[in-house]
Amino acid sequence: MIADINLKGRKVVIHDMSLRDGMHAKREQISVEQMVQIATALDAAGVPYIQVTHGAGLGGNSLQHGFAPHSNEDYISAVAGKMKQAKVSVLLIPGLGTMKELQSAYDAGARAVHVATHCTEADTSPQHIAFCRKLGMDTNGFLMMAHLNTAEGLAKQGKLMESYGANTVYITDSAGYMLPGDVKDRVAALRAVLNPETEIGFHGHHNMGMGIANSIAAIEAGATRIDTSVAGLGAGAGNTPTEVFVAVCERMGIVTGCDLFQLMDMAEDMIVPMMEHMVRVDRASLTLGFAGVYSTFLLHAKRAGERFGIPARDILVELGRKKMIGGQEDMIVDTAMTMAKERGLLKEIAV
Ligand SMILES: C[C@H](O)CC(=O)C(=O)O
Ligand SMILES: [Mn+2]
Repeated sequence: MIADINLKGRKVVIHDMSLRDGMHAKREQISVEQMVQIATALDAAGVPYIQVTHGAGLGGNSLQHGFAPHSNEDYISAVAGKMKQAKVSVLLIPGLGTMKELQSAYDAGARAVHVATHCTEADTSPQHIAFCRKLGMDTNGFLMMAHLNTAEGLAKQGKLMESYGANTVYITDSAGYMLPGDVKDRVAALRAVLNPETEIGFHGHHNMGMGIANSIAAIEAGATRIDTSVAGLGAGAGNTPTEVFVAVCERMGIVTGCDLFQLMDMAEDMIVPMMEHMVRVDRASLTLGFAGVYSTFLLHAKRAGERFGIPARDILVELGRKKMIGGQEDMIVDTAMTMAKERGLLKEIAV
């Protein structure tokens, strides 16, 4: 039982995702003014790291991933210029974003980075991780869709990222599939092999309602960094909600350094009013968690479902069965089209 675990006095670093993972939930449509307003409030509430990028990170602006109204550099420089204590961070998926984009994000004011790879592909990240470390950035290796690798497999991948220069390695539950035991096993396996000074992070999605419980399980197994979003603004049913996480930490005596009431007010007065749909556990986002599907696929599957007359849930179950991963967004349309054909619906639809 979580309430019995004694984590009193443990220090945890919160890395807020509202302005990066939250971009997915907003179809990449957050203005520079909104970013500055939200980041300023997070900074005032004591949140130490604020991620500010297109949902798919540096290089994310594309037909596949959608176009934001501003460049990543515009967002980063506008926000970084206003921060009193928080560091601005970015996400980079090697190949989607390049070294050139890392340099320009750094020049615009980014001082921390999640270098993200699929959970079996850490070896696509050495030059990016090494470059970020050379720039002096807080460099986090970010192993996505971590439920698709074993604890031992993730330990090997994490060790690779550490050897490239990552100062933190993340277990990333991109599908919101994991249960607390899954998280504990994976974090513990990493803790057993990484150097003592290398930190471990956990990035959760709330699709099975497990965002808080999984984050606490991660801390119990040795994680010191937790990704969260205010009011959960993020892909799928959202990320671990920052204000709820901070409230639970306060009750457990875990030290975050963040102001709970300011975060609660932000959630209620700033973030919920800007949601285009309620970011919550509903039948489609729950299916993401249940079937182990990348949370970012949610809105793509809904759109493909409307286009081909197939319930989004059916498409998501099929994507889970096929073990589709980030970067395979085009397969969502392909899958929906195939299902429509199999169901005799395609001839009635203009493709
Ligand atoms: C690019 C993805 O949205 C990264 C992420 O937040 C995840 O895998 O979860
Ligand atoms: Mn995420």
